[in-house]
Order: sequence, then structure tokens, then C-alpha cells
Amino acid sequence: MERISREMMRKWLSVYFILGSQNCKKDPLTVLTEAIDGGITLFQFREKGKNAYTGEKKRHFATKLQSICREHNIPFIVNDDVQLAMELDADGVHIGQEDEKADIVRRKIGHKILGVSAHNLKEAREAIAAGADYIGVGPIFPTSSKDDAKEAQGPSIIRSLRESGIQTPIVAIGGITPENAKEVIHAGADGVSVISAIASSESPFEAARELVKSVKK
Ligand SMILES: C=C1C=NC(C(F)(F)F)=NC1=N
Ligand SMILES: [Mg+2]
Repeated sequence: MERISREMMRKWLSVYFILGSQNCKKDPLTVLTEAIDGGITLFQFREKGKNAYTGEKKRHFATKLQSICREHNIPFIVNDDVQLAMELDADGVHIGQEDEKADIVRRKIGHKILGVSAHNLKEAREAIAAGADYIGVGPIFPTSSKDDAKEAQGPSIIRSLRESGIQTPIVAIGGITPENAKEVIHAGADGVSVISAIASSESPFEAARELVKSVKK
């Protein structure tokens, strides 16, 4: 198996749903199933926050989400926890600037998908040099899903990365909704990632469907 192509990565990034046990009103397995039926293209398991699951509870919960993704051919990405990603043979990992260094993670995961958070051109270039298959850029708009989020940067950060010659797949994150997603794509993002727009919705199915419609070029 070799590294994922940019073209394939761009396709997967289109509507990237991120979820953990702390983000849901309804049963997380139902939320994920509805989101997949609504058309999400990629999933990230992100277990963080005050009452986040740990150890065997976290692993067991991850396997249940992973099997739903497998049933629907949706790649399963694990946030932060490289060890868990390897144990589960996940399709990839996502790491932030404060996590394990990207070049070390790349060596650990082989050709699995590697996503890295980047907030500026320097971090983007470093991530790409370390072997990132995509970069997560944001928060674009104010977000309620991450309690230590940085200042919202607006879609212009994406436009400036593209103008600086960044061609690596970019997914935008932070406060993205069906109303503002199109603007983010027009700024040059290949996809949008969301937590609460889907996880906090009464109908994750409808919310996913609206997002899919809004990112169509
Ligand atoms: C902090 C994060 C930033 N970006 C992304 C992604 F959208 F996947 F790129 N995931 C995260 N967990
Ligand atoms: Mg992290």
C-alpha cells in the first residue's frame, strides 16, 4: 500500500465529521450512522474534554465507531492517540502542534493518512515537510467545540496559504455551518470539518445533508 494521492485525499476531505462522546446529545453511534447516511465523506474519533473516556472504555467505544465506518467505507481517523490508531489499524491519525512530532508519527504509522493542524504558513510548511497528507486549518470562525481554541482567522487564512503556494489538501475547521461553508471552499479549502454542526443537531442526517449540499462547487 502506498501513500494516499492528493486527489483521493481531497475527495475524502469534502465533509469531514469529528466526534467524541462529549459532543453528543443523542447516542453517538446513532449520530454517526445518521451523519454517514447524510453524506459525510470522512470521520475522526476525537475523545477529549472533561469527562472524556479513557483506557478500555475509550478503546471499546472507538471500535464501535470504527465498525460503523467500515460498514459504510468511510475512512476512520483517530485524533491525537497514535497508539490507539495503530492498535485499531485505523486509516489514519490527526495530530496538533502540541502532540507528538509529525515526522515521528509518520514513521510510526507507515502509509496511513496523516493529518496535521496548522495555524500559519510556517506550521503548514513544517507539516508538509514532515509528511502530512492534509492540513487542518482554523478555527476559521468562532467555535464552541474546542475550549482552548485560538482566535478565529476567517477564510482569508486559507486564501493566503494558497497564494503562498500551498498545494497540499486543506480542510477548514472551526464554527463551520451550511451557511458559511461555501465561502470557505471558495477561499481554497478542499473540504470542511465539523463537530457541533452535526453532533448538536436534532437531525444529524439533515445537518450532514445540508453541509454536503453547501460544499458542492
Ligand atoms: C484540532 C483539529 C484541527 N483540525 C482537524 C481536522 F479537521 F481534522 F483537520 N482536526 C482536529 N482535531
Ligand atoms: Mg491534538
